[in-house]
Amino acid sequence: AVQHRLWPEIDKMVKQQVAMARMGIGECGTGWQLFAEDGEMKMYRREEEVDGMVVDPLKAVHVVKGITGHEVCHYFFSPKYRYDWETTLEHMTVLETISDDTLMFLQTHKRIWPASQREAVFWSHMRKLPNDQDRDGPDMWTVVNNSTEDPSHPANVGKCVRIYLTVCLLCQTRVHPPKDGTPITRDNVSCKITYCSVVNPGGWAPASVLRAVYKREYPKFLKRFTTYVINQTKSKPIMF
Ligand SMILES: O=S(=O)(CCO)c1ccc(-c2ccc(C3CCCC3)c([C@H]3C[C@H]3c3ccccn3)c2)cc1
Repeated sequence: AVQHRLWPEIDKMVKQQVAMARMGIGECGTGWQLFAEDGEMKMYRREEEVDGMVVDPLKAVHVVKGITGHEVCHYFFSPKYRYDWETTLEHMTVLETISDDTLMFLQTHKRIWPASQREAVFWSHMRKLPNDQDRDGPDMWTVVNNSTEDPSHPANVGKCVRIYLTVCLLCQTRVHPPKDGTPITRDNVSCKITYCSVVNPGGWAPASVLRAVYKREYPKFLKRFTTYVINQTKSKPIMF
């Protein structure tokens, strides 16, 4: 099949983001602060500014029982579920279906006073990754979202300020087979989730407001999303 113009960028970005997501917090350089903790979920951020704008990188690690990496990535990637779990979303459009595992989105997020409303244009790619560490271990799944230009949707022409984001959701399924050899149930699976994101707000917004928004919204977002996947999958066959 003919390669899509974005494919080389997507492939390079996915490999780069997954390599970074797999690194432990200690290896990710210094300056990470644990800013939220809820049971198994630990959320870190680093305070960074670009041209006076807050672009704090975020890294969250979480372990959730009863769901698999494929399921987590499936519900994160598919547009049809997004309004159910992404509470700050005002509008979402699929601008282009690049392939069955690669979409281009336009999203507007609810305005956060006093900042002006934001929008994002990004490609989103879902991929299963060979578990190169442990050959017979379960595979890993990832979704990478990365802002891109779209000639038919130039930045900052309307009322919305264009943000620039790079997001990586990396999921590693763990299976604990029952001792008595009975079939695997949801009690025997769990998923280690690593969520990394860097968001450039695109235009000036008060650092204190942005940091307060991230501190409030990111823990809420990950908790709500993982709870959503648990509820959507509990009565369905396991998707490995
Ligand atoms: O993981 S995703 O790809 C899932 C697809 O939706 C993702 C996550 C988060 C965002 C995002 C981008 C910018 C903002 C801010 C920046 C200045 C003003 C709006 C916020 C604010 C709304 C807050 C927020 C933070 C964390 C989670 C959700 N909501 C969120 C975009 C995409």
